[in-house]
Amino acid sequence: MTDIQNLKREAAAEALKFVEPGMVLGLGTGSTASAFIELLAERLKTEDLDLTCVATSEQTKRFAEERGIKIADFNTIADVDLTIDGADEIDPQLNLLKGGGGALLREKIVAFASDRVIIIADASKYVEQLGEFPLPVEIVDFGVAATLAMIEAAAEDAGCQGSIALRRTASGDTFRTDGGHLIADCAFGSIPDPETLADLLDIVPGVVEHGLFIGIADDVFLAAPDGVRHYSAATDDEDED
Ligand SMILES: O=C(CO)[C@H](O)[C@H](O)COP(=O)(O)O
Repeated sequence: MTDIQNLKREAAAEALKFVEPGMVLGLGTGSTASAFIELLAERLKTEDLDLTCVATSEQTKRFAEERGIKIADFNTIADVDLTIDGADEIDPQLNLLKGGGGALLREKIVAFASDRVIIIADASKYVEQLGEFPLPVEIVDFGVAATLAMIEAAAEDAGCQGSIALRRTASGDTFRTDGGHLIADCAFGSIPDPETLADLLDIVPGVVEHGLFIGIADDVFLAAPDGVRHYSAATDDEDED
């Protein structure tokens, strides 16, 4: 296992401590969320936790089911006790930039339905200002040129500039989310006011969802070579685990 994979696993192990019997548990998407799912699957071999698990993507559903974790139909579940997910960037206010894997819409629905959201990552994801990672914005096909122009205008109003490109797969095809939508990756370099940008993107008609998760994370576990740091939105404190 590489160093970075080890760090992801250490952050995931901290989050695993919060999983309690009988919970409805949201499973995030990405390599760090996958590290958590692997640890959860190991724990479930020796403990009957009677969990109801929901997945934030088809990829996560497959990954979990391959490891023996049953995934419930989220269309029949209104409340989630706890969701564990990764992030592409995390700022000091615990605002997140997510959607590198293209799962931002389902991730945000599950996160909003959750009583508690724990974000796990290696420490390289912690940034002073969001935006170096291109911001994913999920959009519909209809009027795509107009929607891209409106996103650009909204971004300018929020003090952001940069190139916006529709995401493609490695083989050059148009990338499609689980919901069948497109992703516009917005390479702004920096997002000086994430809240304002989020508010402006929320009202662009062709935008389904964007990857700014403002005020959603309750806890963040960041794994560094010298230990796992815990940030809590409740106390705004950092402690070393
Ligand atoms: O938002 C996400 C997927 O849409 C992921 O949480 C994010 O991309 C982080 O992934 P990784 O843990 O592989 O770095």
